[in-house]
Amino acid sequence: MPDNTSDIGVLLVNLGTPDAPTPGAVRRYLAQFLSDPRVVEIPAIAWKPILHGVILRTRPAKSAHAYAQVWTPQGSPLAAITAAQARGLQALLGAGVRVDWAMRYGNPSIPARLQALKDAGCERVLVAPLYPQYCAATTASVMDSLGEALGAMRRQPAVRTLPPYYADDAYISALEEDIAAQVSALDFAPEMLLLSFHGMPERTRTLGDPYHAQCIETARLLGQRLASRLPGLRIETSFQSRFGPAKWLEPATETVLEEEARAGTRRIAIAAPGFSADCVETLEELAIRGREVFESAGGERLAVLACLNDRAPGMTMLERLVRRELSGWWHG
Ligand SMILES: C=CC1=C(C)c2cc3[nH]c(cc4nc(cc5[nH]c(cc1n2)c(C)c5CCC(=O)O)C(CCC(=O)O)=C4C)c(C)c3C=C
Ligand SMILES: [Fe+2]
Ligand SMILES: [Fe+2]
Repeated sequence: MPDNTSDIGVLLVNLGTPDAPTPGAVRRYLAQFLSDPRVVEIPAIAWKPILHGVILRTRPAKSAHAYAQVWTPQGSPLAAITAAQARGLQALLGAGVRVDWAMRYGNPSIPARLQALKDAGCERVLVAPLYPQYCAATTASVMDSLGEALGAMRRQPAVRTLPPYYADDAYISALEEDIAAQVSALDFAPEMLLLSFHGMPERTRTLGDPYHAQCIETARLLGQRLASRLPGLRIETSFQSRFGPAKWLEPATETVLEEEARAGTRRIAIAAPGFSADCVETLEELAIRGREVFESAGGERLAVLACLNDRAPGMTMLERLVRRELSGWWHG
C-alpha cells in the first residue's frame, strides 16, 4: 500500500459473500442481500413474511452446503479473488493511487472501505463496480450504498464511478484472449461454447433495465471475435441462477445443458463472461450442478472455464478501464 500522501483512491466493488460457509453466516448474508429492494422488487409488506418465514428458514442450509464445496483457505472465492484483483491493480498503478476493495453485501462493506480511503488521505475516489453489464439489482445498488455512505460524511471525497463496460474493447479483448486460450488448452474439442450470464426476472427487462440487451451485445461482440479464433465452434447464450417462481430471462442455462445433451451434443465448454471473479455461481452451480445435469442427460465432457479473475488478461482490462477514468485526475 502506498503511504498516506496519495490522494486518489480506487474502490473495486463486487456483490458480496458470507463470512463463513455455515448456515448462520449465510443466513446473515442472505438477509441483507434479499432485503435490498433493488434485488427483490416486491413490496416489503408482501416480501418480508416470505423472506423471514420461508426463504431464511430453508435456503441458508442449502446455500451453506454449496459454499462449503467451493470455500478456499483464503475464504470465499469471490472475496479472495476480488482482494487479489485489488492487489494486482495496486501493483500495476503504482504508489500514486491507493487501491482497495469492498462488497455490496457482507464484508468489507462499501461505507467502511470508503471511510478507510478517506482516512488514508484520498480526496478523490473512483468507485468501480465489477459488473460489466449494468443492472439495477447490481450496479444501481452499489450506487445506493455509495450515496448512503456519503450521506453520513461531513467532509466527502470527490467521487466518480466506472460506467458499465459490456461493449468496451478492453473487456471484449480480454475475454477473447482468455477464452480462446482456455478452449485451446482443453484435452477435448468442444462442439459448443455456452456463454452463461446471471439471470434476472423477465419483468425487469420490460420495465426498462438494460441488463438483458447488454448481455446480448457482449455475447454478439465476443462471438464475432471468437469466430475467427475458434472457427466452427457454435456459440450460444443463456441465463443461470433462477430464483423464485417468477419468469426469469431465458433460455435457462440448466435447460440448455439438458436439451443439448438430449439432442446429442456430447462436449460443451461454458464461460461466464458477466462474472469478474469465480464464485459460488460458477464453481458450484455450473461446475458441480451443471455438470450433473449435463451428464445425466447423456453429455460426456463439460469444461467450465475460469472467469477473468486476477490473471493477466483481466488485470490488463482493469488497468485500462481504471486509467481511462483516472486520466482527468492525474497530476504528476
Ligand atoms: C432475487 C434474487 C437474485 C437476483 C435478482 C440476483 C441478481 C444478480 N446476482 C448477480 C451476481 C451474483 N449473485 C450471486 C449469488 C446469489 N444470487 C442470488 C440471488 C439473486 N441474484 C442468491 C440468493 C445468491 C447466493 C447464493 C445462493 O443462495 O444461490 C453471486 C455469488 C456470490 C458468492 O458469494 O459467491 C454473484 C457474483 C448478478 C450479476 C445479478 C444481476 C445481474
Ligand atoms: Fe445473484
Ligand atoms: Fe445461484
